[in-house]
Amino acid sequence: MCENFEKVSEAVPKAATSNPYGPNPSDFLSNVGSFQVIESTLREGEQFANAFFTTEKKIEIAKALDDFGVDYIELTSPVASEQSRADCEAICKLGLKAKILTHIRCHMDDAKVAVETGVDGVDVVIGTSSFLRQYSHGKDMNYISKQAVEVIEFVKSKGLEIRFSSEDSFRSDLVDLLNIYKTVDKIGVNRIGIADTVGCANPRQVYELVRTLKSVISSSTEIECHFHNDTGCAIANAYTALEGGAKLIDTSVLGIGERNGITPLGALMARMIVSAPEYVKNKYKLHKIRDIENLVADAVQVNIPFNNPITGFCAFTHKAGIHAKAILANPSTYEIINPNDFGLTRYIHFANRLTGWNAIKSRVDQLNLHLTDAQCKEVTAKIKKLGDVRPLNIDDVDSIIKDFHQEVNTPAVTYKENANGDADVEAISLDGPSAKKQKK
Ligand SMILES: CC(=O)SCCNC(=O)CCNC(=O)[C@H](O)C(C)(C)COP(=O)(O)OP(=O)(O)OC[C@H]1O[C@@H](n2cnc3c(N)ncnc32)[C@H](O)[C@@H]1OP(=O)(O)O
Ligand SMILES: O=C(O)CCC(=O)C(=O)O
Ligand SMILES: [Mg+2]
Repeated sequence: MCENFEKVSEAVPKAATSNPYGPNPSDFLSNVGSFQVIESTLREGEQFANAFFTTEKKIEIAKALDDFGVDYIELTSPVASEQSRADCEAICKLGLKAKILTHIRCHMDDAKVAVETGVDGVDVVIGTSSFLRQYSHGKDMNYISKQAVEVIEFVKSKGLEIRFSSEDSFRSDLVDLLNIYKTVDKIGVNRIGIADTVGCANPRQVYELVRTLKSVISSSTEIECHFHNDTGCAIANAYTALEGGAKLIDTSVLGIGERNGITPLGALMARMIVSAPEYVKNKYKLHKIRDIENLVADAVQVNIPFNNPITGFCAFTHKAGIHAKAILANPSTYEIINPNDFGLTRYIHFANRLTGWNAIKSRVDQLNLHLTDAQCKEVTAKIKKLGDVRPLNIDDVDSIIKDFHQEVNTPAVTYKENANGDADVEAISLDGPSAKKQKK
């Protein structure tokens, strides 16, 4: 056993073993350190309730995603509307580094239009759960299988990449799934997709399904995953899919899509930079994420959520005194992600009653004032006292600090009466905030 363990350790790159949050070193199927992104803001994202993208906006978004470094950009089906087809063609002509895909039903009518648009590949989907077979397209597994083979062979004959996906995979019968995937794998596809269309899957189920699929498809066929966020598992599911051996994750900017959407691009980056820092930093222009999110948020008229990973307004704000002290000493104490990697900065919130003297001392330093530790503690008590009465802002705190500073730096003068009955200065001292009060 020891011998095997040593062999495993030797085969694992140093970077992977030195990061405790990185890929499990004994897991050779994991793609955590080599994942790819299929960015679907211009397909799934267009299905978001508020989305209406003009051609110009689609081009702007596609260019921004390309610049960011996504591997694929997925576009709405060209059969959705005349403008959808024209936009697809226009984006294909941009000559982006990212490969351009379009997303179609498993039907020859759609496939024939898709292959004429100039895309690099076609993503084909058909529902396999009993819900979708009964209430959506009404086809049985035999029909689906035949249809899939025809569409796949046609797309391949045009020299394009092809992906086949089962919609609602996690509510589909496992035997049906394995059979259809084995069928399409046998004729050859670049990727197979699994889709948690209703957001019902949990990370353990995802891991198990990916592992099972890995064991029945050829090693050259990659697994792509699409996770909806109805139960808040979209990011965790994406991560465990990669751990299980999936290679590609569908994302959209801010997670926009049907209902409450899918795995968000920015949040996936947050998850992955922790697990595979060098890979993520080298591959993606992380400092662009804020601009991309603002671009899309603006286009679909939403705000960036306050608790958004990375770009939420308080994502790198530290408030409670215990946190602030430790952060000032070493940011890694309470930060797993370095905001600088995303071109952002951290902020220490000191205008509140949970603040501590270390945070106040840091503010005093920022104001270029000089107070002893004891004085900082005294002024912190004043800030807490006011913070118990009402919310504070920075000006409140700065005023308290400045007043206190002035008070302790105002010389205390004591007087004595002279022969004429007038007051003469007896002594001047600078020994604390109560000094002024010594004046007789
Ligand atoms: C889970 C997902 O997000 S899948 C992607 C969803 N994307 C889209 O729907 C793209 C936008 N859609 C559209 O513009 C339209 O729905 C179109 C052009 C695709 C089809 O429009 P219509 O012909 O008017 O049909 P409608 O939208 O009412 O119903 C869907 C049709 O597709 C069929 N269908 C649904 N899924 C599939 C599938 N995966 N493969 C083949 N056919 C399918 C249904 O049977 C139904 O056809 P029918 O009316 O002949 O029974
Ligand atoms: O094509 C796919 O894999 C996913 C389609 C989709 O958007 C979904 O099932 O939610
Ligand atoms: Mg979807």
